[in-house]
Amino acid sequence: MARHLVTSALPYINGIKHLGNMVGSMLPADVYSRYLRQRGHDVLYICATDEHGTPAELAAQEAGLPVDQFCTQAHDAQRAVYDGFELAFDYFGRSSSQQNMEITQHFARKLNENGFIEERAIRQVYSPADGRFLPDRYVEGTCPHCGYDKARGDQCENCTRVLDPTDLIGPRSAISGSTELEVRETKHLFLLQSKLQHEVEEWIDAVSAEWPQLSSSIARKWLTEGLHDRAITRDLDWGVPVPADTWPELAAEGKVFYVWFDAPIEYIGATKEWADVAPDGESRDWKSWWYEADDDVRYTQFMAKDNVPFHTVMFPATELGLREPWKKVDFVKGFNWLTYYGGKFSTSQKRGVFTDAALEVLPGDYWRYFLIASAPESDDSSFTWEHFTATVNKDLADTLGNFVNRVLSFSRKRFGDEVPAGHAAGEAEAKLGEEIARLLAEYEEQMEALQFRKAAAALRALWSAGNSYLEEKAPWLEIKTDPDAAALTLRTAMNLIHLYAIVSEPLIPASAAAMRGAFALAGDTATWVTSEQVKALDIVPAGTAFTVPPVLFLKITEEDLESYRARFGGAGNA
Ligand SMILES: Nc1ncnc2c1ncn2[C@@H]1O[C@H](COP(=O)(O)OP(=O)(O)OP(=O)(O)O)[C@@H](O)[C@H]1O
Ligand SMILES: [Zn+2]
Repeated sequence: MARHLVTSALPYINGIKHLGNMVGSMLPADVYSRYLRQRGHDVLYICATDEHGTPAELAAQEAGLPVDQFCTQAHDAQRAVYDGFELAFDYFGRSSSQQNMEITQHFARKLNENGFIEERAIRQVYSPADGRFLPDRYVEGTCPHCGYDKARGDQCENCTRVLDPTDLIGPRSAISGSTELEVRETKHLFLLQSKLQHEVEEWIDAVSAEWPQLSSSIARKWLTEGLHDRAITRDLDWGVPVPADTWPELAAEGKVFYVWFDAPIEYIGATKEWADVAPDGESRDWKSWWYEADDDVRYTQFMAKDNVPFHTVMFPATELGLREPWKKVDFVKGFNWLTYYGGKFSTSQKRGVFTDAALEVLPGDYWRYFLIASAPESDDSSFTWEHFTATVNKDLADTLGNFVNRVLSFSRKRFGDEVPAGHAAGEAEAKLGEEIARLLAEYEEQMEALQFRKAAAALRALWSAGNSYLEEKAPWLEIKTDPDAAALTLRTAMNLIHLYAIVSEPLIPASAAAMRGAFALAGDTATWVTSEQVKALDIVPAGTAFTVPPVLFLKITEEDLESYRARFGGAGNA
């Protein structure tokens, strides 16, 4: 048994997430955590909403709510959707928590003591009409390089050049449109990442050998471009305050830490939140997961490629600068993009399928399976309703669901409500056992390697093997000449259903519970199966009472498909 710490990139608070966010961070983390728990490991899966920053303030303004109230509501709304997706977080916290504030302030003080923070005066755009300093991306204007007239103050989307807001020609506020902008001098804290470049490089060399290429190549690219000192504070009302004991002047001016500084620290903050809400009698030692935990805890992070630099380079730089033994990541699982018909999912343009709407259409398991089976691992992958429909109908309805229903209904009709006995297992069952054991080993190997598409393919192959066995034995024919032969086939198939219930749980937990619940098996607490059990296929003995669960997966019809296309926009919308 090992201790596994798992985190997924924090979903930002400003709205309900889309399917891209789901498959690029939380869902694979949940699948992996469930798998590890089933294999008997001690797992802590932590996530939280990322609540600070200007977009949260603006979203609150739009909703007509104070920002803290807005965040509470938005957190609860996201949480409800994640419950619908059966994301089994050990804790789902909030980056605006007291715990995160304390740890963030502690980190800043330590970095300061160690000479990695410096106060610098910078010139920043202030908008009197908005009554605030404008973060770079909220200043718009014409790009001095290519003339694009909607360039943002941090970058020109058209020519991709990195910009400073003061580079823009004819700058205006992206919030109010006001062009009466002033440049004011204001003091901020800078994290001297340039001083940590060498240490980060050494750390990456030591740790990244087994990372997916996507993660390590992004990290290397950032290091090659060089780590720059970055401002880690902002003039905002909403954020972790700069501690007054260390920076009285900045604290008095109301400066807060910039969201990219406090967000990754919330992985630790949320772990403390988890410990602080321990029920009576349960002790939760948050620090043992994070402090002096290098030899004892394996830490895996999940995120899509835009978040990789923060997790592989910038947050490790922060941690290295602390000169305290905080746990650093061991494995960074990075994802490419899920696209919607080849185009971008967009929260701001409400383009694509959002997680709340997805659950209105079909239950979580349908989405979980589809998203994992087509996860954007080696490349971007495209969501289309046509692909989704084909996958659900073929794999879930025809291959798995139909098998379960057919076997249980037929057996009940012919042999009643208990698993029938029949002949002893013969050659076909021995061959099946070998095949299942081989496929299960493949599934385990892909899960351990965090190769989610391949793991889903191995699971699908396990389901298919059951169908092939059933077709070959054809109990509906056997019953006519040798009922004991049909009974053996059905008993073996029912053992497959029970095995599917166990091994499919990481991907489709609700359906797995329904399959397992079909059998009244005393003391059925097994979380995984040994290869001996697989080969014998006899965990469910003759005489076990069973019920036929409702149809596990409904097929998506042509009319359903039409209605989804009409509701969400299909190819024509791309
Ligand atoms: N299309 C996508 N495919 C895969 N992962 C994505 C996609 N879009 C965002 N992510 C990931 O989702 C996680 C949560 O992202 P976050 O809430 O910060 O939204 P975001 O990155 O601003 O995305 P968007 O603006 O599209 O909502 C991050 O790990 C991010 O990398
Ligand atoms: Zn440009």
